[in-house]
Amino acid sequence: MTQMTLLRPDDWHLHLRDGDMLRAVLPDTARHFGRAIIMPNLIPPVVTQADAEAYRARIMAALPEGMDFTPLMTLYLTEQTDPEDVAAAHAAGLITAVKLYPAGATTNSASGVTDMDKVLPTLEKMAEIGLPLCVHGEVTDPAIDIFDREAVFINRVLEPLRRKVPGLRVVMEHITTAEAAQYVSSADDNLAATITVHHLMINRNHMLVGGIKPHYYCLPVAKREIHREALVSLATSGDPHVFLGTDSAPHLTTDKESACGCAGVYSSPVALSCLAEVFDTAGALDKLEDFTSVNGPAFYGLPIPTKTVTLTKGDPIALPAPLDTPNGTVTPFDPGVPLHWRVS
Ligand SMILES: NC(=O)N[C@@H](CC(=O)O)C(=O)O
Ligand SMILES: [Zn+2]
Ligand SMILES: [Zn+2]
Repeated sequence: MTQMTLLRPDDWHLHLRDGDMLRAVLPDTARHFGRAIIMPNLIPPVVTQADAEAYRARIMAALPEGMDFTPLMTLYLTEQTDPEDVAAAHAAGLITAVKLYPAGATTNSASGVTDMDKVLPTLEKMAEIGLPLCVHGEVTDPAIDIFDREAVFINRVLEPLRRKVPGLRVVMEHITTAEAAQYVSSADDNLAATITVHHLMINRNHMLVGGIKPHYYCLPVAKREIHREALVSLATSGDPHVFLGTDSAPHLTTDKESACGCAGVYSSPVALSCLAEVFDTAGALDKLEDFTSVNGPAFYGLPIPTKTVTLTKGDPIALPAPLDTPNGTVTPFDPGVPLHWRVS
């Protein structure tokens, strides 16, 4: 196959940031994606209905004229979150999900949750109204090795939570392990998972062998090759509980290439070319559209896209140049292998 047309993809996990960065990165998403779940981990975070309304207006104001893109807003769950504010934001059609960050687990998660019991009233309300919870699934216990934090989270936090709040719909964001792949593929229809582009393409060797590659550093951190293989098997299986969330997370190049480098991979500009390469290599191009465009809206109860994008296979494409912002550049994801599919 040298050409394929897909229903226009959506991105079910995206960081757009704010201000100059928002204006710089938004076109890279809006060019290829119809909708995206917008992560609320700004400084300060998007906590209330009013915050989400204002943030959505800033995104729409930053969208270049003529581009067609719908941001799907989320609220950042804190121990002070008011269940009624969440319910009102949902009833108003403003939010599509609520995001759980264990406090300290990742970038801008300091206002997240330390004691799950404190957020139970909100979670119970969400179960009642059918509003999904998106989860950064890693424990923060310093005694747990960083490579084990996702697998431990499933047993210590996620499984007990799903037993305690049975109707709660949960999306395990950016899964990175065979354990998570196994957990989601054996669960009921209230559980789903997103997988990033970079976790389908790199393992921890790519990040650490032959010199440390800060642009491959993200959270959850890339794992062993056997885990990457489990993710590719799941993504290319057509399992309806699994869909694309790029977790494209721009940081300035200088903040990544640093003695204490930020976590996050900026993958939006190359996401579709990368995915086509992964699915092509796996002999599963026929499953790509389910992953990018069908399974996500089905889980969230949103309409399947009507527009399309066409990808064409040919000579390797040139990688995008670093993106300019008024404060410096952002370095796009380079998977380190030739990419043969271009979006036309
Ligand atoms: N994935 C990351 O490494 N970073 C994300 C936060 C997140 O999604 O955990 C960011 O906001 O930079
Ligand atoms: Zn995360
Ligand atoms: Zn993220």
